[in-house]
Amino acid sequence: MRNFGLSIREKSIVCIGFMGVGKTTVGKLLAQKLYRNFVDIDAEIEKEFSMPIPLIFETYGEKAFRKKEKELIEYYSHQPLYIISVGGGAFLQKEIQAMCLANCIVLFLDISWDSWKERIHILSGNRPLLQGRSIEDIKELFLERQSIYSLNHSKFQIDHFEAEEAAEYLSDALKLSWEIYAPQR
Ligand SMILES: Nc1ncnc2c1ncn2[C@@H]1O[C@H](COP(=O)(O)OP(=O)(O)O)[C@@H](O)[C@H]1O
Ligand SMILES: O=C(O)C1=C[C@@H](OP(=O)(O)O)[C@@H](O)[C@H](O)C1
Ligand SMILES: [Mg+2]
Repeated sequence: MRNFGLSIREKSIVCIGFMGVGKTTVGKLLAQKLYRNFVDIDAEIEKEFSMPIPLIFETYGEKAFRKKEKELIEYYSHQPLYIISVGGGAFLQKEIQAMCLANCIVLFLDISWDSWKERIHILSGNRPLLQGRSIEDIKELFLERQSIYSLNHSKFQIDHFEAEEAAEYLSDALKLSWEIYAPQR
């Protein structure tokens, strides 16, 4: 189903940002607050391949992972009223950037490098792109990736928030923008 004519209130919301900033966790909470459907693209990819992401990379390669990532985002970006959490590498593909920016509201969830490195111990296990890399290499990747995340409709700095607070912050900001741009009265 194409979403021609969707109003700003109906458009799906896409959460982008570097691995570990909280797209999956905060996205799910945001969906509850806004009474929307939630989809995590990585979880859908795992379902399609019936295996966890590190095994997909190992067995089929990153290219196959990216192909499935694009197919799924193409589908969900045309659905109304979703909160869509994508993987941190999704915006490497120009077609994905274009689809999301044209059809959805794209939110960049950001945290500083100093905050991010505090989280590394909980992240590296199931993120193949972090495995076997030095902290300096990861910092380089973190900085390099900022340019793709700069393609967004709104950026939220969520360093100092618990996940629940971050979701509240996003939800309040979205409701306010809907009131300004598409008041219901
Ligand atoms: N606001 C937050 N504060 C502290 N830890 C968080 C926060 N948001 C997420 N986390 C934790 O960081 C890890 C990565 O979160 P996740 O939602 O999977 O990030 P992403 O989807 O961006 O890779 C998880 O263990 C999660 O519990
Ligand atoms: O940044 C990336 O290239 C990736 C990020 C991961 O998602 P999260 O950003 O949710 O960790 C996952 O899609 C995969 O490991 C590749
Ligand atoms: Mg995630």
